[in-house]
Amino acid sequence: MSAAPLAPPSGRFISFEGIDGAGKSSHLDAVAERWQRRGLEVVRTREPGGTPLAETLRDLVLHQGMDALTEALLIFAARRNHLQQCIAPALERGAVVLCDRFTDATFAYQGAGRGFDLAVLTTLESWVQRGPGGLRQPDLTLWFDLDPAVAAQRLVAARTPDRFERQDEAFFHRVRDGYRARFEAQPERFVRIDASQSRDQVAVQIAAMLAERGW
Ligand SMILES: Nc1ncnc2c1ncn2[C@@H]1O[C@H](COP(=O)(O)OP(=O)(O)O)[C@@H](O)[C@H]1O
Ligand SMILES: Cc1cn([C@H]2C[C@H](O)[C@@H](COP(=O)(O)OP(=O)(O)O)O2)c(=O)[nH]c1=O
Repeated sequence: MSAAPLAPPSGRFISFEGIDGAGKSSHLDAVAERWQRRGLEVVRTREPGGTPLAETLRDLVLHQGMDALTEALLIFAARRNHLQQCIAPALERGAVVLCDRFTDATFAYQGAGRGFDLAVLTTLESWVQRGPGGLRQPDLTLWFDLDPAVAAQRLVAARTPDRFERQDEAFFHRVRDGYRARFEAQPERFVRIDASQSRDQVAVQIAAMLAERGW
């Protein structure tokens, strides 16, 4: 007996996560359109980025050399502006926010990938995401889990690599482990998507998971 349909995801914050090439961007539009067809306002955004200031910081982070602390501080500075200027106002007016990456990526890339101090990242997370109702986190995170070797094959012809996409496969194995650690620490917030399947099969996984929530 399926559960009664839950309220639509109005005012919900949903993030897509996974290593480069896992297939996040390939499915974001379809999920946004699923809710727009039902008359919901959907704010589709990304990190680093989402506001003019945060997009400027994104360009620096993706293309300028810097040490791990500088990188983490710029990413969280972008996040603060993105939360205040874009995400929080959208959620307050009842829109669905669909974000391509959020803080899980920081723990995966800067924490696990670069070996940056997780305690410092946790402190920055608490400062930047503190809101009236406590820590502002996504209500649901779809983790597109994929073997880095498969992701690398997909990216070979896809696009000019940025600073992160130029990292070696061992880096992306650490990033994948970093995502798994966040998934295991917060199982109630995450859904793992098997991103190794075909594009259509991944779309079926996503639709089934959302239907189960009545979304
Ligand atoms: N399930 C899939 N199987 C094979 N190739 C895929 C699949 N999903 C996406 N791709 C391809 O892999 C590349 C990366 O996909 P993309 O959605 O940009 O990943 P991400 O946004 O996670 O970096 C693109 O060329 C895309 O066409
Ligand atoms: C949000 C975030 C992204 N990143 C990295 C992951 C990605 O390689 C890169 C963002 O690029 P990405 O999201 O893959 O966009 P595009 O599809 O245009 O390449 O930034 C971090 O290292 N830390 C973070 O906190």
